[in-house]
Amino acid sequence: MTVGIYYATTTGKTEDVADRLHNFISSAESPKDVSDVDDLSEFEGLDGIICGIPTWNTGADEERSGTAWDSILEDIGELSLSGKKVAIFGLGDSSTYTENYCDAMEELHSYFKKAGAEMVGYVNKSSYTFDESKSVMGESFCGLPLDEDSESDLTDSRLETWASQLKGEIPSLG
Ligand SMILES: Cc1cc2nc3c(=O)[nH]c(=O)nc-3n(C[C@H](O)[C@H](O)[C@H](O)COP(=O)(O)O)c2cc1C
Repeated sequence: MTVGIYYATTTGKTEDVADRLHNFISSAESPKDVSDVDDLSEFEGLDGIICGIPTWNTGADEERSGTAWDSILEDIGELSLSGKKVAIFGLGDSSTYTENYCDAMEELHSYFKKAGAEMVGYVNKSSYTFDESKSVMGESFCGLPLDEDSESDLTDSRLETWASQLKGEIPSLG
């Protein structure tokens, strides 16, 4: 009954946030850089997967992250993840990149969904200030957006609230 936390990062913020999230859900495995995963079938051995992804390729339709996630998206889509719970958190900048806030979350979300995973960890968009995001579905983001550039004072409370939500949605975390 294991839940893994995986991240990719360019300047270290997503790694830092993954560690801080782990403090709130210590029953999950320690965060792992996804570029250190040799064989993606590792995901099939888990009950739940929590993924951290920043957005760098502003406005791109594909490979929005600009990190190691981009090169494994197609492979993730080929996995068999039915019965697995998957949650995504995204790092972005809602002020400077307000037209593309945390766009990369949605791309990762779509490939995990293609693999049959049950997507959890959605967050209502009403407490965020931004113009556009590909990661909005209806009234919610398809994961937890975080902004260490312009709203870092909100990150810890957002993480704590999300961790409680995930404990309800991913039974193996309880
Ligand atoms: C050149 C550049 C492009 C960026 N593009 C976006 C973007 O399109 N959307 C967004 O929300 N954030 C964007 N960001 C902000 C980063 O996603 C943010 O700084 C994030 O915390 C970086 O995470 P990392 O340190 O884990 O790589 C951009 C930052 C830079 C410097």
